[in-house]
Amino acid sequence: MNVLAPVRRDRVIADLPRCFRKEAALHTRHAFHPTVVSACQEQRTGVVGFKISKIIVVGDLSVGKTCLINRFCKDTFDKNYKATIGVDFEMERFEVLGVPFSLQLWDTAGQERFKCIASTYYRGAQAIVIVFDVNDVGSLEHTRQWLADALKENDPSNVILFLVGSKKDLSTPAQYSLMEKDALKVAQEMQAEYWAVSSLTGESQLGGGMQIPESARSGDTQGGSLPMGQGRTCGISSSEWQP
Ligand SMILES: Nc1nc2c(ncn2[C@@H]2O[C@H](COP(=O)(O)OP(=O)(O)OP(=O)(O)O)[C@@H](O)[C@H]2O)c(=O)[nH]1
Repeated sequence: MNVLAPVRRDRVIADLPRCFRKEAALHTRHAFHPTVVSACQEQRTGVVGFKISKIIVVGDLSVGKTCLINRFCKDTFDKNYKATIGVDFEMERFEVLGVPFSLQLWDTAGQERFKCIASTYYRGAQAIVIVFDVNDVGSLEHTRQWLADALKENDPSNVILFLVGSKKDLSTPAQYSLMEKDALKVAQEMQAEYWAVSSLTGESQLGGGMQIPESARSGDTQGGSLPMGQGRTCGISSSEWQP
């Protein structure tokens, strides 16, 4: 007997969402790869390993990681800062081309004193979201170190990366476009997809398409599935699978 509630309407994915910037995108297609479509049609979930995906969200303290996840999962925003101690965890269910899967979102602490605890949860991620504040150049510079730390616990060839600029509502268009040049450069260097969002206003959708890493294709036990989703406000992406 199926005791799970139906998947929310905005978690039913039929197309790939558009990217934020073509210059730093994981893909620019709008349709799923035909192999994905036919695999899903045949409901070969066991073979392609559509089960669960782990996403870790890292970045400096107070850049807005928790708010980003709360906007995505609960469509809420809290203006009061409460530091994450260690890690927090959210789970979201999706349906992609008729195939169910779940997304585990790991919100990690940005504060130096909790970094040690948080980093023990980095392992086995299919996607890494590195967050910086678009109004704080220092936090953009630190994204390289956050990525390096996260990759120490993961296979770089098997994770997909997102560089996400937060708090876009606090910058003027002129300030933002000045900063964006540097952010795009960093994203290209990392081979990450770039997004700029505001968790306060809900502007932009986070994620513009993820490719399933090797572990997911083979049904690896470390999560092994399809990292995707499309939120009302800052959803974590849809997937393009290229076997
Ligand atoms: N204006 C504005 N404020 C934001 C936004 N996102 C987050 N904030 C504020 O920034 C502060 C920090 O947000 P958090 O989401 O707690 O930051 P964090 O990165 O999770 O912080 P740590 O848990 O310490 O790592 C809070 O006061 C939020 O209300 C945004 O998009 N716009």
